[in-house]
Amino acid sequence: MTLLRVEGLTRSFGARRVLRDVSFRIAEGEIVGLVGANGAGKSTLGDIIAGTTAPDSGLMTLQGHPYAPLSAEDARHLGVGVVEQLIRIDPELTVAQAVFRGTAKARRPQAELRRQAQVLLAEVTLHIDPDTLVGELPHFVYGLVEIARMLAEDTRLVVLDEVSAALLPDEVTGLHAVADRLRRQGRGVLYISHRLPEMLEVVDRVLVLREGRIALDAPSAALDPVGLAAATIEGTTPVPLPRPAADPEPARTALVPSRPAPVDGEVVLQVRNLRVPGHVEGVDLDLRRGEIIGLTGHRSSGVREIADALSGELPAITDEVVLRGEPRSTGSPEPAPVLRLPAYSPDEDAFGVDPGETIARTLTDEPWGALTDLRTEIAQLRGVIRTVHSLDVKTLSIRTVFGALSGGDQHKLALARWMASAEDVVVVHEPTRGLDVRARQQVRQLLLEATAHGTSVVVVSVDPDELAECCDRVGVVSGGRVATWIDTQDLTADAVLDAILAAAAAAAA
Ligand SMILES: Nc1ncnc2c1ncn2[C@@H]1O[C@H](COP(=O)(O)OP(=O)(O)OP(=O)(O)O)[C@@H](O)[C@H]1O
Repeated sequence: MTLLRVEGLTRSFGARRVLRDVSFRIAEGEIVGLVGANGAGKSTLGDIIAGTTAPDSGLMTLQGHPYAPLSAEDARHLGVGVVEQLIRIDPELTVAQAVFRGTAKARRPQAELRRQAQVLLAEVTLHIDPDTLVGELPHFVYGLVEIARMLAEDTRLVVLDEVSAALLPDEVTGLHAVADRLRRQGRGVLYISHRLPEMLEVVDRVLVLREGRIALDAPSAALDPVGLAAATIEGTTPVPLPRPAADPEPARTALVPSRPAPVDGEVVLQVRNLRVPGHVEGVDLDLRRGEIIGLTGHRSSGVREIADALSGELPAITDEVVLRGEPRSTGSPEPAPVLRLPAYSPDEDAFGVDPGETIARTLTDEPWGALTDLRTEIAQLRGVIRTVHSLDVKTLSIRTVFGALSGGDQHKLALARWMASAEDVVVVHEPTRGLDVRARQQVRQLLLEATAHGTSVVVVSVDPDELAECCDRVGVVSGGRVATWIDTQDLTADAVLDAILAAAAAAAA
């Protein structure tokens, strides 16, 4: 039976027509994937369904009744909830309070909330104490807490907007188990994602949003990641590609071809026996000029702490640190910041950029608009327009405020700005998180151009596809050490995935 019916939805922002004539259905007990290029309007569509944005025209029905929510609260009351990747929850709340906030049970005593929260948290595979303060949780967990709230509210339709983007492979498996449970309970799920290979593993049907319309509506069994990625890009014909019957579990096909040749430059960063008390037990790193190495591993593997030690956020002890041929403080005997490599992370609020500032101002360092040199100003603005064009940012003007861009477009521009002013040895977290297939190529191009000019990069990521696409070799961290290095010739998304899972299994044994 149809749960949600959407007919002829339109939505514009100023002169930009984002949704033109969107029609589709979601059945009870169905998980529907929604994919499309950055700026295609996926979040806008999700927001309309979840009541945070109103459509300009069009109709929706929920379980056969007219559905036109006036707010997110109204939508939740009617049985529709949205979970976003960068969701904010008051850090002062306990997890139990967070699970029941905004529900009829919110005012019940903490002991009662605690008991009931525990059951719901177990359902979303979150094994944490419900008395923990939200502020003490890593940010990636917020989405799962929010899904527990959906379960508490008996939500009929759950919109998952890029929730898997920041998750490790087995966490994605946990998320999929939750989605599957929702399906078996007869609820509906709209699953928005750019991580196509994983998404295809769980959804029943896929919608491709392109040029404001549903360009493809096909069962997932008829699609493969490469064909689906092509269907999201404007100008290509959406053709469902049959999956070979003889290969029920096809290998993860690279959506972006891997880097052509390994580099063989001088070592610009050498670290010996890096230790972060309680987290990192002795890591050696050799980073060559123009090289991109990847680091990955579980939340408790120590990978985050290695990255934080490299950027000076965590004190560390080493036997030796040599940067650009110069010995550095080893942090011995007392832990101390041993390096201060610049680090970029898409986790920062608004990507570390003022969301109220225009694109033009965001991408120029000089304060322009003052009485300065006109030629310089023109050159700067030309540079901004070139960047916006080359990164294919969906905007009608460089005077658009940064915060009005789609999440992917914000991330691309923020990273480009950061790379342009960064030093020659840097740490980059999740460079392609939330980006479509073309944008991933553009970011990879940014990295390649930087490395061609001698920049060396440490990429820290949870995404096997990203690591295989961007890096020359990848270290998989487990128990505070690099358990495996995967070299260029063996570097595939499958190899990274297998190594992460093997390291996690070994750590748990
Ligand atoms: N409040 C707003 N004001 C102006 N423009 C907006 C606003 N919200 C969204 N847009 C525009 O609508 C378009 C679609 O944005 P949306 O966030 O829905 O895309 P998306 O498909 O979710 O992209 P991504 O994959 O990058 O998250 C973008 O071009 C964006 O600039």
